[in-house]
Amino acid sequence: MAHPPSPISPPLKDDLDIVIPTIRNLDFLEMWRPFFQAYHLIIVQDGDPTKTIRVPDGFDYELYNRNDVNRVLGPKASCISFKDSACRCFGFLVSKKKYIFTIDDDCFVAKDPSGKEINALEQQIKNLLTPSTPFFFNTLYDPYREGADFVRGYPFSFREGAPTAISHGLWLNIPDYDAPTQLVKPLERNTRYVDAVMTIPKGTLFPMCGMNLGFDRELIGPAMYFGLMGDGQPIGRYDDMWAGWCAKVICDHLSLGVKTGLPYIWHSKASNPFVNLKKEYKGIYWQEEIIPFFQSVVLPKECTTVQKCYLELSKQVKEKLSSVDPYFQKLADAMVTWIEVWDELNSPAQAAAAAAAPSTTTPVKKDAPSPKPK
Ligand SMILES: O=c1ccn([C@@H]2O[C@H](COP(=O)(O)OP(=O)(O)O[C@H]3O[C@@H](CO)[C@H](O)[C@H]3O)[C@@H](O)[C@H]2O)c(=O)[nH]1
Ligand SMILES: [Mn+2]
Repeated sequence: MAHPPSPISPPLKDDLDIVIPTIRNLDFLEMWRPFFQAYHLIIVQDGDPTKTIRVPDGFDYELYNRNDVNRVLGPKASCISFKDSACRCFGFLVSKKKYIFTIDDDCFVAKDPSGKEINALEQQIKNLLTPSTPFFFNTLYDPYREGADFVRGYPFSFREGAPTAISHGLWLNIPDYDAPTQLVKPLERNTRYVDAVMTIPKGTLFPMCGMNLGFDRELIGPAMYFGLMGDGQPIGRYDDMWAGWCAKVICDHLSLGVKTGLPYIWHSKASNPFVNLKKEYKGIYWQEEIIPFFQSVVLPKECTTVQKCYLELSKQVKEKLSSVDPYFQKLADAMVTWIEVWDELNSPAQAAAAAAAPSTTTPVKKDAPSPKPK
């Protein structure tokens, strides 16, 4: 008798964590259940740690609040932002998986023009598992997609492409606009579905949004630090931007690729533009000096790992951006602290311990690994 086909295991089921920063109950997961339930979630609860975050039944997750961050990192917890979505990078830190997908809790399942629900995670994984083309632009977009290829004149020596480190998804409905743009266009909604995935060319920066983002932790994880934002900081809502600029410069140096385009999510909540303006106004004029800085960064050839690149970057931030504002001295120091905790929590010994740890199937709030004492 023919055996029924075995159920196909979801791609990267055991190699990918979904990281969600939140200050809300996570009812949004109900809509994502068909796509997310097979994966492990890392929930980073921001704000008041005494508040209970409701997670729908049936999801396998670990949840960390501010008390957990302080317990795991001790004094070095100072590098993890409080009261800003930047806290999500703590989830990147404690994950033990090769891939990360991070999504905001006001992002829902979007529909493509045919009305079909978009499995954003599936597309993010496809983007990450296929090469990028940072060295020569393919005018028919992603040449590795079904029904596309490299166009005439594309050098064959470049067609192997580069490993993809980051996959930047987009948003229907509420676009990720800055506060001034939100203020002058309060009713603007993004209804344009563009069926394309593109590699951002080498040498070009881009505004990375953390709402719908995938990346390869092993290729670029140490660079995905979302900076010092929110409580006690002079700036907010530049967490993902900072990480994107640092990561892109390092990807260019290490010949790694960054893609943008599909998948779309449905961004449902327009945050308050006046509150946003207060958070981001310094970033709006600082970035006129920050961008030329990143465009001029040269990383020495001795920087052969992400950590070495990142530490070199932090030195240059301190040297060249402190004149913009003393905040950048603090940020440069926090970048060093981030690499310290990254290496403490992601050393080979930690990896061996994590591999030996019993797996569980019911949602528990697991104690995060405590770093080895120095
Ligand atoms: O203090 C906070 C505020 C929010 N969060 C969680 O972070 C994400 C994003 O929050 P929200 O959707 O309210 O903010 P937006 O203005 O729409 O988007 C910003 O978030 C970043 C992109 O991801 C970027 O800075 C802006 O685009 C939600 O999951 C909140 O629950 C938080 O953890 N702490
Ligand atoms: Mn939002």
